[in-house]
Amino acid sequence: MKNQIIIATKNKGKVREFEQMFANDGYQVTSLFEYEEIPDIEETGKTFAENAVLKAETLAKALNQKVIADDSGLVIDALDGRPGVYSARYAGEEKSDKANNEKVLNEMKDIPSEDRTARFVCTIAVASPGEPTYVVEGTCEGIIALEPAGANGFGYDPIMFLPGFEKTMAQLSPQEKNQISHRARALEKLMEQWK
Ligand SMILES: O=c1[nH]c(=O)c2ncn([C@@H]3O[C@H](COP(=O)(O)OP(=O)(O)OP(=O)(O)O)[C@@H](O)[C@H]3O)c2[nH]1
Ligand SMILES: [Mg+2]
Repeated sequence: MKNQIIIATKNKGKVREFEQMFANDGYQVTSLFEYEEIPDIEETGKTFAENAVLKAETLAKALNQKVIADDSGLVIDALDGRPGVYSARYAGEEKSDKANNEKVLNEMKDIPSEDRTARFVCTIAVASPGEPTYVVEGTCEGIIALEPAGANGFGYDPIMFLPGFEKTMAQLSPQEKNQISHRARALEKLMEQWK
């Protein structure tokens, strides 16, 4: 039987990427979509780490099992770090990727290319009953594009331009994204500590 890994997320894009990345290590991914009875976990933290810990510890306690959680987002220098921890709900609680991207592009419309620097941050927390929770983090640097391009990935991927590839994150194949993304880098660190 494959090892199971439970992820405290309701984000289909994250689930897909974790499934692809964990498949290499022989893990089978389970998410909150398989635990409909668990109520939504409110993200009250001010940092990615606080929210990741909150999500991981809440689910670990509810299931009495080891779980991981991912809190992630886009940090834009010209916007003083916004959308940051509010990335999912930046344009409203309905969590629309399209509306979020439009809001960012609108706020950035007068910002010149050299000042459009940004990074994706992914913080993963691991919580197990009776053990200390730990946290790892990965980042991926880029530039906010002038308009969306590409159909892969999720979230802000269409407006995150990666100078090294001359493409947006949404123009990368899933395999390419999973080699260089903030989530891939966080997962690499996680695997070094995994027990
Ligand atoms: O273009 C992107 N490529 C990515 O790889 C990526 N990773 C995160 N994000 C954005 O940041 C929010 C996370 O917020 P978040 O960590 O609270 O997750 P979420 O609320 O969507 O699901 P959950 O895991 O909390 O259930 C997401 O919704 C996205 O808007 C990304 N955007
Ligand atoms: Mg969330």
